[in-house]
Amino acid sequence: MKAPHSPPLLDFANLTVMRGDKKVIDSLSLTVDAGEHLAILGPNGAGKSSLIRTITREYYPLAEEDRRFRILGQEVWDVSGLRSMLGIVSSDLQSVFSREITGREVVLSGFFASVGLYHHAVTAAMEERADEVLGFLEVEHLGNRPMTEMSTGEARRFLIGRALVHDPQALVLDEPTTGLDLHALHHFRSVLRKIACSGTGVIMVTHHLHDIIPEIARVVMMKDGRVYGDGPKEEVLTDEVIGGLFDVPVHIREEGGWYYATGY
Ligand SMILES: Nc1ncnc2c1ncn2[C@@H]1O[C@H](COP(=O)(O)OP(=O)(O)OP(=O)(O)O)[C@@H](O)[C@H]1O
Repeated sequence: MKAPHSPPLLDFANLTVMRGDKKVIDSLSLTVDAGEHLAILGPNGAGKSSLIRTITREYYPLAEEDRRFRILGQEVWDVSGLRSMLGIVSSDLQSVFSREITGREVVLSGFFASVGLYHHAVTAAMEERADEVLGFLEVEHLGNRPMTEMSTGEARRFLIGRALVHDPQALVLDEPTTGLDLHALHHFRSVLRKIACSGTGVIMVTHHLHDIIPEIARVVMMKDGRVYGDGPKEEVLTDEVIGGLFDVPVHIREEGGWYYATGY
């Protein structure tokens, strides 16, 4: 949980990121408190993945004078320092890990930011933490199975485990439900809710309203590299706002804390 007076987890102002001659992030300002859960919602090409890549230092924001790019109050984090603050499950991670590595090795590789284990010195404390994470995610029984022999949903749980080994302040998930069937989706949601309730912040990038677990109270909407809207989900998940975000007539329905879009 957030300590009193602790700096925001993310504190960005006037962030602009160029790819070629396109502004993939355009003067974006966003503040996220430690322990806060939010969804970043937007259509294809809105700049959501570019924002995640900026946070992970794959993309660099322009050094404009009025720019603020702080993580936990500090302007510059080296990538290894960043890893213990934010556990990132990017959308391309699953393909990177489609090889003969066991689930447990995937989780342990989180300590080294590697793809599998080679000559890495795994300590007893790391083994212990990996077992704790596997238990928390309820995947101990799959720990020795190679990733190539797992379903998409099973493999994704190990990638989440890899991101959790450092006990980060927040878990950042980019399109985490892509390719999951109803059963896997059900399991994924319950794991994510458990993570959110454990005090780890959940920041989820998605296209889908039904990915927004009840614990997520805030929705930041992105369109054309900018923040299109930001607020409590009850206020922003409306026919009008979501229709404008995706440029489509839509009807939003709430049921038991979950939101659904129909009629598009
Ligand atoms: N290297 C690049 N050069 C030019 N344009 C780029 C480059 N990389 C990304 N873009 C463009 O930047 C925009 C934002 O892309 P990004 O992948 O961040 O969007 P997104 O919201 O994650 O989309 P999706 O939901 O489809 O994953 C897109 O219009 C994309 O075509």
